[in-house]
Amino acid sequence: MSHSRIGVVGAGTMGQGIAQVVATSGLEVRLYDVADGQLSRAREHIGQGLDKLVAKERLSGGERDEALERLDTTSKFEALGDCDIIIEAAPESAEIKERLFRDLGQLSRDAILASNTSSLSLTRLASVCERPERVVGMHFFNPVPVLKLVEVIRAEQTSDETVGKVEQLAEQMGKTAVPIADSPGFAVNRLLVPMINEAAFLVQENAATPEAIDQAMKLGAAHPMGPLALADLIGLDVCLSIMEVLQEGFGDPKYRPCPLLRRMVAAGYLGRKSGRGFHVYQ
Ligand SMILES: NC(=O)c1ccc[n+]([C@@H]2O[C@H](COP(=O)([O-])OP(=O)(O)OC[C@H]3O[C@@H](n4cnc5c(N)ncnc54)[C@H](O)[C@@H]3O)[C@@H](O)[C@H]2O)c1
Repeated sequence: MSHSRIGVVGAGTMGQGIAQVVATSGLEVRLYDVADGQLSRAREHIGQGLDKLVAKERLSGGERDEALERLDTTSKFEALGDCDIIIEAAPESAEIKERLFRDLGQLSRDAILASNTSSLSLTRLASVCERPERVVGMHFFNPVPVLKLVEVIRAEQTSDETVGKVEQLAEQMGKTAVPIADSPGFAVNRLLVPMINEAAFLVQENAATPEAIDQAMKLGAAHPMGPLALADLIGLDVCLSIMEVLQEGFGDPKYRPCPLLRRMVAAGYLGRKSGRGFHVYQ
């Protein structure tokens, strides 16, 4: 089955990547944001992303132009009314997302409503929405055009039909869907971020330097990037908030955030985006 039009809510880092991949998959995409300036930036960034693919000969010039024609940007919420699947990539705030899901549920009776949330409960989001069986998680990874995984998260209320449709969409987008229950951190973050946290404990205990830890995991575990370089890329604030979600969600002390990680975030050492994290960036 093919979907005729996909809506994307939020034209930030993730929304741009999702919209780009939807457009290059041959589907119409409508990208909505509350901020007009963000929409023009998104169009520019998506154009640059497509140009890179043309330079790498992964896309022809004609295919780039066609993809851009399939991309519509809007700051009118009502314009999402004719979308078959709407993927929400607004900021990670329960208040913002719950309001959006309530409004989206009223705007369209039939659309599937997917959230790209990294940490919020899909079951809770579905509960504020009319016909909650059509609410599901589609957790993409950054950068969306590069990383192949989509965690498909099933809320308690999600129907089999909804899961089937988003799995088909993921496949059409060239992604691999991995099903997972609605549980804190889902699969990837629950495995990855405690490892990063443990690496921070190693630094705190002066057991090894960040350089040594990263080199050890690259050479000894065949990781393409060491855990602390990865933490710097993700953002130490994001890593800390995921540890807090795990600690709160499971109530298990094994998920306690490393005090050094907390101190670094408090100091504004957030990783690449602030120029300094476990490593220093020029
Ligand atoms: N950045 C990542 O690496 C990453 C990875 C996976 C999942 N996520 C999740 O994706 C979501 C988006 O993250 P991001 O990094 O793209 O955020 P971002 O801050 O880059 O973008 C959010 C966008 O949403 C817009 N927005 C704010 N309120 C809105 C509203 N009410 N309606 C529509 N748009 C609104 C903002 O103007 C902004 O353009 C979050 O839930 C985040 O947890 C992020």
